Amino acid sequence: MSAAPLRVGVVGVGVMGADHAVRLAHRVAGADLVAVSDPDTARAAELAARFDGVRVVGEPLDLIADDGVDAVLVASPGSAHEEQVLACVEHGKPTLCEKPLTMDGESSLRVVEAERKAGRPLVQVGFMRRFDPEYAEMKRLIDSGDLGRILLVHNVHRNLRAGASFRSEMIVRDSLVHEVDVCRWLFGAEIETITVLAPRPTGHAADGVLDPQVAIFHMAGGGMATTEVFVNSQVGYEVRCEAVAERGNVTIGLGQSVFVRRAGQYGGRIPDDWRDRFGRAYDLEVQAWVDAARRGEVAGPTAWDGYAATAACTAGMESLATGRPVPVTMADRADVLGGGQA
Ligand SMILES: NC(=O)c1ccc[n+]([C@@H]2O[C@H](COP(=O)([O-])OP(=O)(O)OC[C@H]3O[C@@H](n4cnc5c(N)ncnc54)[C@H](O)[C@@H]3O)[C@@H](O)[C@H]2O)c1
Ligand SMILES: O[C@H]1[C@H](O)[C@@H](O)[C@H](O)[C@@H](O)[C@H]1O
Repeated sequence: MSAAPLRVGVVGVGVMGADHAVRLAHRVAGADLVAVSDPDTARAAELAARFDGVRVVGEPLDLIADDGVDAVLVASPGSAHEEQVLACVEHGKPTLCEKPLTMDGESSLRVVEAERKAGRPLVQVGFMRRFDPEYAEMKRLIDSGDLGRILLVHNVHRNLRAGASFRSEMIVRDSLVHEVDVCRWLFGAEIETITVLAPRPTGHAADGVLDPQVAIFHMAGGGMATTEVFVNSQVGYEVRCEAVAERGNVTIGLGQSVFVRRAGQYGGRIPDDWRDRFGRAYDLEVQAWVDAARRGEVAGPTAWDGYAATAACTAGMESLATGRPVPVTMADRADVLGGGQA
């Protein structure tokens, strides 16, 4: 591992970029936050002023090319990821790209191919749930084989509310993409067919938005998964997952850590958003990225995982439009990666 701290630049400093900047500056070992970039330069300047020695670089591509930046955390909107991650790969910079890797399967494949040409793994995708202690324990139990083969997974993914710009297809591409990754990871298999259905929409969604949605994944090898995504639930941030195996089942996300009785009522707290529920997962994710980058490696979800997830979501968006099951079309892994890389 390199003795010097990893000099990290953050591209896009909205909700997630600002949260990661604080994490890098105060909670992650072996990294120095050195630069931030956002087209909203006032927002970038305001964030930089909260730390010592953090520069504001006007253009995201200039930050990526900057010799004083060793590694880049991309937290811009998904539509900017392809260009920015390709630039990171071109400059040989380790990259942690927030999900989704890009907007569709084809563009994600271009990232996988660019990384392959660069000759070494550089891209980690921000599927933080793999680092969440509860999900990690579920995965360990499933992989131990003690419960027999995993057969089914049931997911619930609810947000308090979504902005008016959050359209029906974004529920697939930006929200369901987490369950796509979780299910590929838990089953150790690709999704062969995806179906996305919508019951009557809630009156709390913007006009024309199909919310909630129900997705069904048919996994290679015969496993199956169901997911409810409801981004205007009006309740809070709820993420639950139940994995059903031959001799038992595992449930996470019951939120039973603190249970209070008062004023004739009992119960716990439901967080407002992901930063609270997955705070520990993001810390572990970014620490794993920094540690791996200093060793010249990539930890956790790879560019291929990002590609597989966007390919499944591309098929999911088609299914949402037609109501029919859609096969997930992917390039052959051995052809693209040459059989070596994970
Ligand atoms: N892992 C998670 O749980 C999680 C949670 C929320 C968001 N995300 C992802 O993080 C990313 C950012 O989401 P957010 O909620 O922080 O969004 P946001 O809208 O709060 O912030 C986006 C920021 O990017 C800036 N921006 C716009 N175009 C840009 C460009 N071309 N280059 C650089 N910056 C640009 C905007 O000015 C804004 O400051 C998205 O990919 C989103 O899907 C992940
Ligand atoms: O971008 C966010 C983020 O990925 C959250 O983890 C998810 O719960 C939301 O649905 C999505 O909009």
